[in-house]
Amino acid sequence: MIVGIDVGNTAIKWACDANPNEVVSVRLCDDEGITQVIDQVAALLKPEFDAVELGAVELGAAELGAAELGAAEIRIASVNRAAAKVLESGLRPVVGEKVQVRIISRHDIPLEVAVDQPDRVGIDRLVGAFGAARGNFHTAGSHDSDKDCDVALPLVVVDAGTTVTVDLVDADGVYLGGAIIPGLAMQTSALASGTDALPKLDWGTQCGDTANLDSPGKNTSAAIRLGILSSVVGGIERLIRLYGGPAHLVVTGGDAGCIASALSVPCQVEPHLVCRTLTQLPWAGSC
Ligand SMILES: Nc1ncnc2c1ncn2[C@@H]1O[C@H](COP(=O)(O)OP(=O)(O)O)[C@@H](O)[C@H]1O
Ligand SMILES: CC(C)(COP(=O)(O)O)[C@@H](O)C(=O)NCCC(=O)O
Ligand SMILES: [K+]
Repeated sequence: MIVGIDVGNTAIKWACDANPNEVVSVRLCDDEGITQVIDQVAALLKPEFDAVELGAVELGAAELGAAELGAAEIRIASVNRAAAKVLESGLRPVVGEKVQVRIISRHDIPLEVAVDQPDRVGIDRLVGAFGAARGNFHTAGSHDSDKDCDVALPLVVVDAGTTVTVDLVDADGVYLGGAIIPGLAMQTSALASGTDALPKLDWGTQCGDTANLDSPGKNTSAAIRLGILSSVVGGIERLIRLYGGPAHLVVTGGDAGCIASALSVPCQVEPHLVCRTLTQLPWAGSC
């Protein structure tokens, strides 16, 4: 069994190869979130594993094939060093020596990276680009669901979370780099902390209805929502043009639904692509 863990700056997301579409997302408010993930993953890998309730997700030994538990591997892709350190040191003693715990680096991803400093690129960006380009996650309910989701190249991968990264994979499947935009929550926090009168928005509720981006905000919250969504979505659409109008757009990250509903271009929404790709990496060796 392979467990993929994506450690971001807002949340830890994890999935296992037996159920790559079932993702658990735990906010990184403090070490409590990390402890929660350690307990969940340890429960999954315990030899006497029967079934474990993970929030809304229940994984049963029958589904996971308890026999596979022996040769288990935990793959951690992190852009948050402090959280990854606590997670790794907490996992190792509880999962036993039979389970491999690996910190994934770009050398584990069979993806050509054509940027100035390949070792400096966030591993989430590289894993997401690799997963999107492989296109082996055709999740039903993509934003443009009637569009065949065979992945054409070049493609743009948008990962909307703490930040919103907008990256390009060229026609030959080479990662060319991209852009980094402050995420929805980060922009809201900046407005609230930098002013006396502006409230923080709860993006969980703000994106319920389709994003109305074509009329001026009639109140402060509407003006903030319009401004921030326009800055992110407008930036993404400008970057897509700048990148030469690629053949395909994949949107992932915790805010993918919100961003995808506001985009005026068709896209494939792939929730939590990074942790799911980690479970599917052809192999986790150095290349
Ligand atoms: N359970 C959750 N935990 C954290 N963020 C969530 C959750 N559910 C939805 N979100 C939304 O997803 C965003 C975080 O996205 P995510 O891709 O996890 O970020 P990162 O990879 O930067 O940590 C949050 O800003 C929030 O709007
Ligand atoms: C850009 C990021 C902060 C995105 O992280 P996230 O929003 O997923 O928490 C992360 O990919 C990162 O730390 N990158 C290192 C710098 C770079 O990618 O160039
Ligand atoms: K991310």
